[in-house]
Amino acid sequence: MLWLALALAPPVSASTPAAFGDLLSQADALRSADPARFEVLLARLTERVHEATPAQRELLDYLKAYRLGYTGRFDLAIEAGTRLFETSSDPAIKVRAGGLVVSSRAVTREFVEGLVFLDKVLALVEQVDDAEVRHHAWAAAGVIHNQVGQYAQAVHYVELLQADGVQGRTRCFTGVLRLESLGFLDAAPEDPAEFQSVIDYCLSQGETMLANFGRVHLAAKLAADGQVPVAVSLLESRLGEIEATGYPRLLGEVHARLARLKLSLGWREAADAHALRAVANSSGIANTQVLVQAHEVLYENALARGDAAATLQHYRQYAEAERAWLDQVKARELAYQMARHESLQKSQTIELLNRQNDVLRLEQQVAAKTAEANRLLIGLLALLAASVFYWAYKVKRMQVSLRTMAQTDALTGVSNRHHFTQTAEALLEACRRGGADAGLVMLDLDHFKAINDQYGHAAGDWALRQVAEACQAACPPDGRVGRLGGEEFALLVVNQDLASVVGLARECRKRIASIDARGAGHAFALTASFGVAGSRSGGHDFDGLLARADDALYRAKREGRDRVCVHMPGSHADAPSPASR
Ligand SMILES: Nc1nc2c(ncn2[C@@H]2O[C@H](COP(=O)(O)OP(=O)(O)OP(=O)(O)O)[C@@H](O)[C@H]2O)c(=O)[nH]1
Repeated sequence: MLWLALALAPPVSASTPAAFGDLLSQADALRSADPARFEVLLARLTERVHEATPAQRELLDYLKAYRLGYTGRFDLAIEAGTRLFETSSDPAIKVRAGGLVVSSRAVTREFVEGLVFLDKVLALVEQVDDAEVRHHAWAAAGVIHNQVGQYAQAVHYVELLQADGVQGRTRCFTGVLRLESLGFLDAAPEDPAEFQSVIDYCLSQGETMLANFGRVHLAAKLAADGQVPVAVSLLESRLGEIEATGYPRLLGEVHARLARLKLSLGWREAADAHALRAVANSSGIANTQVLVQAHEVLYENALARGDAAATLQHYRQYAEAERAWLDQVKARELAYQMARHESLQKSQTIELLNRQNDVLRLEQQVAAKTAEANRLLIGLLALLAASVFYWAYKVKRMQVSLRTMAQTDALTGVSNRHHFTQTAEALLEACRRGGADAGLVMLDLDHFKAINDQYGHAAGDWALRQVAEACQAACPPDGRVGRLGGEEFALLVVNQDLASVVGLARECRKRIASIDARGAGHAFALTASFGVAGSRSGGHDFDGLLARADDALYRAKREGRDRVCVHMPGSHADAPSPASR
């Protein structure tokens, strides 16, 4: 019955127009129904393998692996199926190849490997669109669980198949598998009609052998319900047909069942005959329950006959078969537990790795967020610093501009009186400390009122700017020019003797006298009177120096204007000094 499960593997449609694809589809479709034709097609396909697309080549590989299993070379089928499972990227091919491996492992009783592989196959099932391929995986799961005595699990997979609307051979096979598994669970369906519908469906699909397995389970149910004669006649009516199949497992099952049924009816000789047939058919099948049942019947009959030697012999065989069967039950249970343990370990390892991955991912996210926050913080700080610098710069500029405004005469751009006084005092103090000479030139425009009156204030302003400019141009770099008020200016000169300061005053006088008012559209002449005082005659005190220069200036005015007068000690309590141009 096991290898029949492999035959359930569904055909997969090979969608290529080429003849190769058609042949491949044919081979796939009839691989279990017509093994001889399948062999022929497989040989032809192998010759023309160069025509195959990669997908077709994989399908051909699968069919070859299937053929290995079909012809009993399970180790090779497992090897080929495993290779295909590992290399293919097509979930449908993977599931088919994996199903083949699982079913073959069930046949070779490598249950641990089969169950572990089954987990890999089942993990792919949801990716498969083809329902038949999916059914194949579930059917393989049902078979191997039935084989390891996990009947509830087997029933679970069968019911999955039924809920998914399984049809054809798979529906027949899994229907029988369910009856068998429920029988082992002592949970056989109450209604014999349920057995009959499985049998009828299998017959409608031409699955006579499976229908007869169904009848064996129905017979067991009838016997349990006390209808032993009905059960016997059910099996006997099909005995010829069953014998004709020559399938030892089915024959063993049927004869063992008939032996037990007939013994319960007291038909000892017939029971013996069936038991012997059951033993004969089970000779190649180790550790089966059929042998236990058959030897039990033989032993009970020998005991009833009072044949001590035969009783002993059959009892020994019965005990041996039962021990072997129980050993197998234990071995299967152990295999199942080992497989579950291995799967659990794998899934725990995967879970652990997933957790580690989660932690790593979270760490990366945290690092990324921290970096982002740092970037943001740096950006904010940079912005803050920039705005602090900007405002500091603005404030500084404003301070500078306010200070300049406070120190500068708005009309002429030279120092105003207050600033000039401060600067001059500082410079004079430095000269005094350094023992250097300094001098002060004061100048006042001549008859300026007349210019204002005659040409207007704008012309007067223009004239004042020209005068300031002329004085600035003549003043040495370490000197200072200031507007003392109205049309009165002053120049402070440091580190120079009186003669140089007088020279500077004369230079200024010349420059002012040469200002050409026609540039401003007027025709007036500009002159100024100058008073000069030096530090050597009266000290470095600014007020004293200013008073002395003013005194000389007053004298220049008095003496006719447009001239330079130097303060001489003695004039204005000091002696008068000569005027000069
Ligand atoms: N345009 C203009 N005129 C000014 C300014 N400051 C003072 N003045 C004028 O300067 C003139 C000074 O006149 P006065 O003090 O009589 O002196 P002056 O006419 O130059 O005569 P002397 O100094 O004696 O030669 C006045 O008419 C003031 O109004 C100014 O900023 N702009």
